[in-house]
Amino acid sequence: MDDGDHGTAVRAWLRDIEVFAGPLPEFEPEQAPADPTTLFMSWLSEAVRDGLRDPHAMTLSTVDEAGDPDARVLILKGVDAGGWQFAGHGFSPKGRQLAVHSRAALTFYWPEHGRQVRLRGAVVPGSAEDNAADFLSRSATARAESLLGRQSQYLADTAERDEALEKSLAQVRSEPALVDAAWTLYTLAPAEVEFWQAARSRVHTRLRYERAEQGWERFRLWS
Ligand SMILES: Cc1cc2nc3c(=O)[nH]c(=O)nc-3n(C[C@H](O)[C@H](O)[C@H](O)COP(=O)(O)O)c2cc1C
Repeated sequence: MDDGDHGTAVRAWLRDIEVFAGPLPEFEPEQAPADPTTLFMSWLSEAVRDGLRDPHAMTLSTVDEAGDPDARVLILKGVDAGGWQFAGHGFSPKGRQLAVHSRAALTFYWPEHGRQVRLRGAVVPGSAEDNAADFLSRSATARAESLLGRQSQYLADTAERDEALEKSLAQVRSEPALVDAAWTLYTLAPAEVEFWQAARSRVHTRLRYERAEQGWERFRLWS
């Protein structure tokens, strides 16, 4: 098969994969609450209720110093009046990117419900106390790895990694209150939050909340 045939076959194969297989929930934007947090919590609760896998996983998108985009999946750590929370190492690529450019996007996708939520806004690091509390809530191995501070660096030798991890784990076990000062609980305070509901008809429903001087404005969007 030459490259052209292969490309054609791959396109046909991808086209035949079903998307939004349904059944899908209804979304009535007219009935949407005034605050996007309320709607987000109800969509997340429905994802949890229906047993969707990793319902609290989301994509964090950032930009690096050169303005190039980057993205990775993280776990949602909390939602409160301040915004949506996630945690990571301050010296990791995402941590360094956020230190330089403190704006980001979060994207949730719940395939079985055909639902996407997109948020954009400013990101602020947590207080030393909040960062420490989040760090100490993690497993001993996760804390040991974090203390090595080498996330996303080239791994040349797994034996060296295993030895370093073993030492770090021993330290975590002997000093259970030890905190990695670079571990950070970030909060993204959204300037906009968009809810997207797929429909089998392909006439999808979109509703965007934009932060106003007081509260939120709501806009329907073309799909
Ligand atoms: C489902 C899932 C959850 C994850 N949760 C986290 C998380 O909460 N914090 C984190 O730092 N990395 C998490 N990761 C790993 C990140 O995707 C990423 O590999 C890592 O943070 C390094 O990213 P960076 O090089 O952009 O800093 C998770 C990965 C997956 C697939």
